[in-house]
Amino acid sequence: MIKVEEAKEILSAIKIDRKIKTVSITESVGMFCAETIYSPIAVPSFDNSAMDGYALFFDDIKPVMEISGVVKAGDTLVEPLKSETIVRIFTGAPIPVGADTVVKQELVKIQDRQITIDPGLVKKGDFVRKSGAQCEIGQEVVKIGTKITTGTVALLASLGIAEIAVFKKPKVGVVLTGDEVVGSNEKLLPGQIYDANGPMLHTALLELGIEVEFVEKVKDEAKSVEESIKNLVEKVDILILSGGISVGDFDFVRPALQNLGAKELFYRIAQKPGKPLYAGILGSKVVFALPGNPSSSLSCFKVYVSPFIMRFCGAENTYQSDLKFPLAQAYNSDSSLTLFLKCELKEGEIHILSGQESFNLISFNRATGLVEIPNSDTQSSKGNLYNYYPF
Ligand SMILES: Nc1nc2c(c(=O)[nH]1)N[C@H]1C(S)=C(S)[C@@H](COP(=O)(O)OP(=O)(O)OC[C@H]3O[C@@H](n4cnc5c(N)ncnc54)[C@H](O)[C@@H]3O)O[C@H]1N2
Ligand code: MOO
Repeated sequence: MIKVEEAKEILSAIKIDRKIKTVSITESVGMFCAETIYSPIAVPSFDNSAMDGYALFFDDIKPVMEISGVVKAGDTLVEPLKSETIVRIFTGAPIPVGADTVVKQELVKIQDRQITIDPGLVKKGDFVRKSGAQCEIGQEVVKIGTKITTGTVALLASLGIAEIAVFKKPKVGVVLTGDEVVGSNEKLLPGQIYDANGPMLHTALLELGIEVEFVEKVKDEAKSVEESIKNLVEKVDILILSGGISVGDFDFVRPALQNLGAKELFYRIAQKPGKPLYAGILGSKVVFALPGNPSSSLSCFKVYVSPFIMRFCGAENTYQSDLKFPLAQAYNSDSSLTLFLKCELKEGEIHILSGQESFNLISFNRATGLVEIPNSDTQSSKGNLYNYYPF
């Protein structure tokens, strides 16, 4: 049995051969940039007005000035400012050559073609957005490895960039074991249960922006499990199995992976829930076998699988959790294992929920995330800071 941190280190060390593709910026949100982007233009590319008002040459300012023209946003041919006059200007319009200051219209009075200003209220350079104030030509604007947000898309669009190179997301598929498990469209017979893990893992993957290749059910027979893994692993980069990974007579997943020649990275972690978690490499593909209990499965997914998928997508340091919050109440553990407890984060404090059994999904519904209590902390005081894994 290995420790939580060792398992994370092993998964962090797996070499990933990321592929790159070009996508339109509107399709790129949530992906990771596979190139460093330098601005092809200065933005703004011309000095322009930040307000609706009047443009003037500051040194010429007088209490009464004559309006000699109008410039609006979109005007491409703008006359230079005539000496000692003022020009009507609108937000986003180019500042005429010779002007250096904008007076917002709330500060002036207009009569015919003349305006009255209090020069004491105006400073040189007011409301002029200078060319290059956002970025200069050739300036680095997005680093390789950046997760693209709506804000990144806005920035790229402002530079006239329509397509970028991103890391391809992994193809992921899910295989469910458990002859007792039936779909919600079937009538529940005695001894059967509804499939929680299929929809749960499917949505957990969708939440990460992964299009799931398949969610397949396999019979609890050694040959069927082996055949399914052998065929389905070909279709994906990461294969996730649910159930059948413990030590029962019908737990065929680990022997099947051994028969297929998978390289086992680890099996069994000193944690609760999710002790019998398995990770291995089959050919060039990564295989996770999650314990069948739904909350063990989801806990393992959040702590180990999700960061691996994000690494595959191009994120860095995904196993370093920097989200820590204080416990709202003291907590005593009688376990020698690291605990991942369902909890609610309220007003910056972690409230550990009742109903921590690994089959209990009522507490999972209420939980906002998991809190990690290391095995060393048998008596945790109120206020102790612990890693928090949000849902
Ligand atoms: N003798 C031992 N028995 C068990 C140990 C052990 O160390 N020694 N470990 C226990 C722990 S901890 C866990 S967790 C489970 C993991 O077992 P498996 O991964 O083999 O999972 P199954 O036996 O197939 O299922 C466990 C449990 O979960 C239910 N299940 C399975 N699939 C689904 C699904 N898709 N939706 C909803 N529920 C599902 C299944 O009916 C079982 O109740 O092993 C313990 N045993
Ligand atoms: O450790 Mo298992 O994951 O609770 O039931």
